[in-house]
Amino acid sequence: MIQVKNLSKRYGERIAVDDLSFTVRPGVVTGFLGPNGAGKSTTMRMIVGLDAATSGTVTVNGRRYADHPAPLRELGALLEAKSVHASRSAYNHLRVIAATTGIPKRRVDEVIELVGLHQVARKPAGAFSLGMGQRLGIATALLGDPETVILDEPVNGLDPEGVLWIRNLLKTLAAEGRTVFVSSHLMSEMALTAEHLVVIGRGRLIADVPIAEFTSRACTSSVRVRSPHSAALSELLAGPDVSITSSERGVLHVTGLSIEQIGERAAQAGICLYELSPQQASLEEVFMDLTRDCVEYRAAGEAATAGKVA
Ligand SMILES: Nc1ncnc2c1ncn2[C@@H]1O[C@H](COP(=O)(O)OP(=O)(O)OP(=O)(O)O)[C@@H](O)[C@H]1O
Repeated sequence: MIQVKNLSKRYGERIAVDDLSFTVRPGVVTGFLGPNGAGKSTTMRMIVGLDAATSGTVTVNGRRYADHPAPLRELGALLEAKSVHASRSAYNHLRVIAATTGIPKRRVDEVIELVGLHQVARKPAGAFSLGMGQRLGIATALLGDPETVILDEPVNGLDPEGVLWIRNLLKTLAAEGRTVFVSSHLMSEMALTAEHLVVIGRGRLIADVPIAEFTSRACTSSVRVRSPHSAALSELLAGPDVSITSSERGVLHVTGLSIEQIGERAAQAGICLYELSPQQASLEEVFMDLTRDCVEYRAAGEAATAGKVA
């Protein structure tokens, strides 16, 4: 379990993380989502003590990470900064870490097998592809058989097979009862992997919700109605729980009434309809709506697609 309480990080004038509080629980994959520059990596570095918090606290399984007698058994991390000797083999890289942290040699073989690097484990890690490097990073994170795992953008730059592999691995680790915390700037990726979401923007908490809640927000659908008598139709459909907007001539977007209700009322009033179609927001659109004001880097004229920062 990871508990973040009123955590803040300031770099000079810039506030990277701003009074953030949330808890990451065991047994489910928790996605840590936010646009580029939202403060995800900074938060993750503070979890493992690589960055000192300006204020607030963060504990891993009840204690500060550095205060655990065997930290690698508590938490394994894949962070963005790579620290593998280019000339050292994957096997030797893992052996050195295991030897200096009291982890048995057989665990090195186990994690190499687990991440599928057995065929290249004796080759220099400097020649590894991005995907192989990510697998080695994950092997390193899992070396201590930790209760808690954090991974910063693990699918970045991976091919579809690698992405699928990581998704399944994370779900398996969570099903084993571990705490799994994984960052991404892609809602679509998190929708396929996580059961719970912590969303931040400009260092602040925006949402801490089960993924199902996001999905239900996406399901709040509207109905697009096209009619040559849209003004009369709008008057006819108006009501206390009905919202009607119009973005183009002759087209209404109606929420609060079903397709059937709109069709029947129009028919009773003799109003001709050219189109009556359900509209559903995608998860990506819900995420973009939530983070619209928090996107740090945006090209001129890109306001309409703010949040789409992949
Ligand atoms: N060492 C540093 N010195 C100064 N500013 C920093 C430093 N590290 C991060 N920042 C700033 O803090 C903010 C948060 O950065 P961070 O890397 O944590 O965001 P992120 O959500 O992980 O984004 P990304 O997905 O782009 O990595 C950004 O504005 C970044 O420029």
